[in-house]
Amino acid sequence: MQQDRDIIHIESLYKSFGDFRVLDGLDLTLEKDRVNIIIGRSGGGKSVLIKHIIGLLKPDRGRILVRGEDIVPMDEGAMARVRRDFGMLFQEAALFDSLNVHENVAFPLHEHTSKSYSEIDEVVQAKLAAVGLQGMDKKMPAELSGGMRKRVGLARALALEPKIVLFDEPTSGLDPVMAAAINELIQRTRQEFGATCIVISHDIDATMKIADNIFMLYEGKIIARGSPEELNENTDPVVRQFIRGEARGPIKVN
Ligand SMILES: Nc1ncnc2c1ncn2[C@@H]1O[C@H](COP(=O)(O)OP(=O)(O)OP(=O)(O)O)[C@@H](O)[C@H]1O
Repeated sequence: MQQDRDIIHIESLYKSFGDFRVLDGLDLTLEKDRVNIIIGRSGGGKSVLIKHIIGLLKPDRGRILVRGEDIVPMDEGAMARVRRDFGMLFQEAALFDSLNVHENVAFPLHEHTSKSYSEIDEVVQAKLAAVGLQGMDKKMPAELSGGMRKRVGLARALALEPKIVLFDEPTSGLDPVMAAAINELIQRTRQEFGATCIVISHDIDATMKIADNIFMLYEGKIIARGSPEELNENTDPVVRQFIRGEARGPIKVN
């Protein structure tokens, strides 16, 4: 493993729920300072994979190295330390409904740092400005649109300046303009904050525009990886069908 370049390195990962095998000897290497996008069918195991990367699930077998350290044998205390490197934008943004925008973004700073209130305010203002939400401090989550909620979620995910930001279907349920704004923010997250981005996406067009590296998960394994150009030229019928969004082909609709 090239520790300087590879931020996540997964070897032979297996995970079953009962008799149902979701991950089937999956290998995956994610490079630092890149927008890495994982694509694959609904129910194919993308969220299960992400949960392994942040230690919310333990595999049946396999190794998961985060910045060179195997997290599989780690206990919760050690895992909490590793998780400090991660920011996470969940599908539904997962804001605290009883806290306003400022309080939501400030939350991890109160939890994990000894910064003063004024230092925290400075960080919150900077992150809200970065996601285009200046002056929205006092709004409650219920008053915000889906896209604004996602942006607050991203501001909160960036609050602790994580090295890795995970985005679980960041544009689902958004109109095309808002989706484009979020996609631009993902690219800026890498460029301006120097964070490695790991994105789960169903949006092939956007993936082709913003990814540095694309990984296709299918039947428990990564069956294709490469730049958007490389994926476009991939001749595997499964990959072609998925990328082109065709109903007919080896992938069966069930
Ligand atoms: N804790 C669990 N217990 C049992 N089965 C689970 C559990 N978590 C996930 N699964 C199953 O594992 C499979 C993969 O789920 P996962 O949520 O990772 O899919 P996904 O690729 O993220 O799908 P989507 O794109 O629709 O979000 C599904 O069949 C799901 O029902």
